[in-house]
Amino acid sequence: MHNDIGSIVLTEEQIKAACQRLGKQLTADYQHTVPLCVGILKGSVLFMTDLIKEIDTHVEMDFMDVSSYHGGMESTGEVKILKDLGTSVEGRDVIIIEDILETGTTLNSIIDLLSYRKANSIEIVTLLDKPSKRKVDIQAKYVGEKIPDDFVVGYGLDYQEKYRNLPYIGLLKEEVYR
Ligand SMILES: O=P(O)(O)OC[C@H]1O[C@H](OP(=O)(O)OP(=O)(O)O)[C@H](O)[C@@H]1O
Ligand code: HPA
Repeated sequence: MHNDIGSIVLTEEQIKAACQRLGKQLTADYQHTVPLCVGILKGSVLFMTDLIKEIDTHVEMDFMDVSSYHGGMESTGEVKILKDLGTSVEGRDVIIIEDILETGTTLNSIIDLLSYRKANSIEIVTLLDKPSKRKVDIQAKYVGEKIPDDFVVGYGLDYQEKYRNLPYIGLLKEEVYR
């Protein structure tokens, strides 16, 4: 598996430092409320478990699974809910946790839905942000790292469902795509 990686984009140490920094910010910003952390499956699972351990105040957690990509590496712009929340968001302060923000299509649809369900506030935490790919005007308040427009894998992010269990984030060698 590691042999398929051509270069590393974020090391384990850099990911840990990003989780600590974001955890501190969230701890300070959510002192007076118990936010509902919503992890977007499946990519955010590794980031969410590390991030919430760095938040030093009460939080609750739930998950949603939506699909925006159908095969390949490009977004089709369609979003389908595969698994919904088990918790009501009405009146709640929601923190959406994502592994990567690209076109913004996925988060835009989720935010629309949670707003319709009367969440009190909705903020986004994303480990990675690819601003150059944005199609929808959406910004994350909490960003781990801005990266260029390259397809990355690892630490939750997959290529054809593989590489999610890499402890770091990297670029695949060209030959892996062939
Ligand atoms: O900003 P966007 O262009 O919408 O792209 C970002 C979304 O794409 C990926 O999810 P994916 O649908 O690949 O599911 P996965 O997390 O299960 O791999 C990623 O985890 C984000 O949810
Ligand atoms: O760069 C990426 N890698 C893996 N999955 C993704 N989903 C959106 N962008 C990416």
